[in-house]
Amino acid sequence: MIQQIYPSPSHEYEFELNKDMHFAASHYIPHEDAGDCQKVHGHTYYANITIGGNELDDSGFLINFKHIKKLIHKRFDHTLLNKDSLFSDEDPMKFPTTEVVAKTVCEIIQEHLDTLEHHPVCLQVFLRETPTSYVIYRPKKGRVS
Ligand SMILES: Nc1nc2c(c(=O)[nH]1)N=C([C@H](O)[C@H](O)COP(=O)(O)OP(=O)(O)OP(=O)(O)O)CN2
Ligand SMILES: [Zn+2]
Repeated sequence: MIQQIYPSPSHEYEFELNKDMHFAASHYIPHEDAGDCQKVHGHTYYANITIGGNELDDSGFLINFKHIKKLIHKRFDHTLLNKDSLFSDEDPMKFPTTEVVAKTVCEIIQEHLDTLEHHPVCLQVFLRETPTSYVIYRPKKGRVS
């Protein structure tokens, strides 16, 4: 939920940046345990992305807030997640569950951060799928991307 207070990851970076965004997407979970969620249905996902670092770029940014939004919103907004090449109906680790979508968001952002000389790091993705359900993904230290 936008403007909510989120749990913080522990870290020792001097700067911590947070970006909230939302996107509308549909999905289905291709497993019998998912019950009704095996049928295509939609959500407004609310994501909070946390990035840390010790150095800023030439603009004085850890990363431009707009770039974070673009990476995720442009890719997933108004899409059927199951059709995205990052997800699969065959491998449970690639079903578009809240857990896997949160991890995937973190990986997309880290892939971009890895191209920057000042080495910011995606520390946490908080992803709310419904008013009552959310997941927090934190990559293991030393194993970002
Ligand atoms: N661990 C997970 N469990 C479920 C996921 C998931 O991604 N990870 N997904 C679903 C469904 O896709 C569904 O969209 C969300 O289910 P749920 O939270 O049960 O939604 P409700 O609005 O029905 O929940 P209430 O308890 O009635 O508020 C299911 N499980
Ligand atoms: Zn769902």
